[in-house]
Amino acid sequence: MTKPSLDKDKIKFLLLEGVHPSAIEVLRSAGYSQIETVPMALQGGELKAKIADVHFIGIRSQSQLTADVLAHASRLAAVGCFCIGTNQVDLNAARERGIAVFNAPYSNTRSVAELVLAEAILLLRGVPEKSALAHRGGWLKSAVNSYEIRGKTLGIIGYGSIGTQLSVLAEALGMKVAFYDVVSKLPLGNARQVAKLLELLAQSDIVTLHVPETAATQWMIGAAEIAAMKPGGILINASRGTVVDIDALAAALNAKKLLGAALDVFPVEPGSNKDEFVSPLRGLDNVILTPHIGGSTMEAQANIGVEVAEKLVKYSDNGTSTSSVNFPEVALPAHPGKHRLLHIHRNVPGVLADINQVFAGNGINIASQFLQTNEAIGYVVIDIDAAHSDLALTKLAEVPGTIRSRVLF
Ligand SMILES: NC(=O)c1ccc[n+]([C@@H]2O[C@H](COP(=O)([O-])OP(=O)(O)OC[C@H]3O[C@@H](n4cnc5c(N)ncnc54)[C@H](O)[C@@H]3O)[C@@H](O)[C@H]2O)c1
Ligand SMILES: O=C(O)CC[C@@H](O)C(=O)O
Repeated sequence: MTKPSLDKDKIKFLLLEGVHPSAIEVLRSAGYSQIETVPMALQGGELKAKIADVHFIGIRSQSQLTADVLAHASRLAAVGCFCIGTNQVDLNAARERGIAVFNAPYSNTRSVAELVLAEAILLLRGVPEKSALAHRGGWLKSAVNSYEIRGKTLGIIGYGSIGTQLSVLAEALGMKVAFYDVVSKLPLGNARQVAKLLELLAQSDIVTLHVPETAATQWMIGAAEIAAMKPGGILINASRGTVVDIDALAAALNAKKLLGAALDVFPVEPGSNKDEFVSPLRGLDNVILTPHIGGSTMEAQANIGVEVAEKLVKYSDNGTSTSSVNFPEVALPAHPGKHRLLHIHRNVPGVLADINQVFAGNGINIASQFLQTNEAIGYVVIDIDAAHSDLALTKLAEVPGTIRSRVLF
């Protein structure tokens, strides 16, 4: 697919799921005016129709950009995930279509860590249950099953950006921290890494999950893992809904094996605030249920809006793909007076030679060039004299292995 350059006022952005207005401010001040916003996720035919017409799409966690949906995105240059998780996008399908995907890997980590810590404190005091009873006219003044958080062991599964932040905050409150991660990690403070998941579960008073959604984390907490937890333990999941077997958790809570739980994410989540939330955990007073709002604070959303919009602007303005989650990272400084061409191709031997032959064979001088590859694709940015860009673009499209090529400016 070969594309000539587009004026900024023709480049269309679609922002779904109530992306924060800070993103619109960034896009407008960069000169982009065609920005459509939708407060919720779109699905099926509606999503396919909308995505077919835009050059950039911004989503959060609810819009499913599957291979089927992306097959309709013939103009799409990039996806901005205005969140941390990117599991809702088929990253390989996007890459094979030459669509770069960006996210905000750090902007809401503090918000999640604060929520988890608050939930741990409330659950250890039985507050959700006592509060629910009070709302129904009950009065449960009792210290039974109420504990201080000080001295308790917090077991963190997934010691990444959120897990480490939580580790520091928990130690500041006097907790002991243990963690399990598939990668060897430098423990912060006095935290210690535990080699086996079942060992961590057996040692922890509170277990909290901070892993991404992958094949390995799918249903990683099921009946056997819950059975390995301490009697009276607490389970918190603010990672992804596919990580915990909810039926097994409901059974353990009903059997009083666990003291309580807090869930922010679910295997099936309503697509909008108007849809019904259905779960076997509904009605259990010792369970805190929140609608996937771990990262939903004004601070985090405003920061995410700026961070991801800036990445989209840089990619659109000069082809910079730094920190893309599925693309080779290229950042070529602007070269005044030159035209910039982008070429995305399958990563097979000989493509760069063929590309350079286009220029050598047509007497076109390359002012600067930068190539990066990953296991599937190569991405090269080339600056040349303006006079030759139409010819170069036509010839570049004929290079075997080409996925996309276009003139940026
Ligand atoms: N509830 C929310 O609103 C919310 C907000 C932000 C992030 N999240 C979710 O939290 C997840 C974690 O976020 P993060 O920023 O800390 O990610 P991160 O990538 O910084 O850390 C994830 C950690 O999990 C580890 N890990 C991966 N697979 C594992 C496995 N099978 N077993 C044990 N450890 C494993 C990784 O090595 C890494 O250390 C995100 O992927 C996202 O899905 C949810
Ligand atoms: O804002 C969202 O919809 C998702 C937030 C969170 O799950 C993330 O991955 O950052």
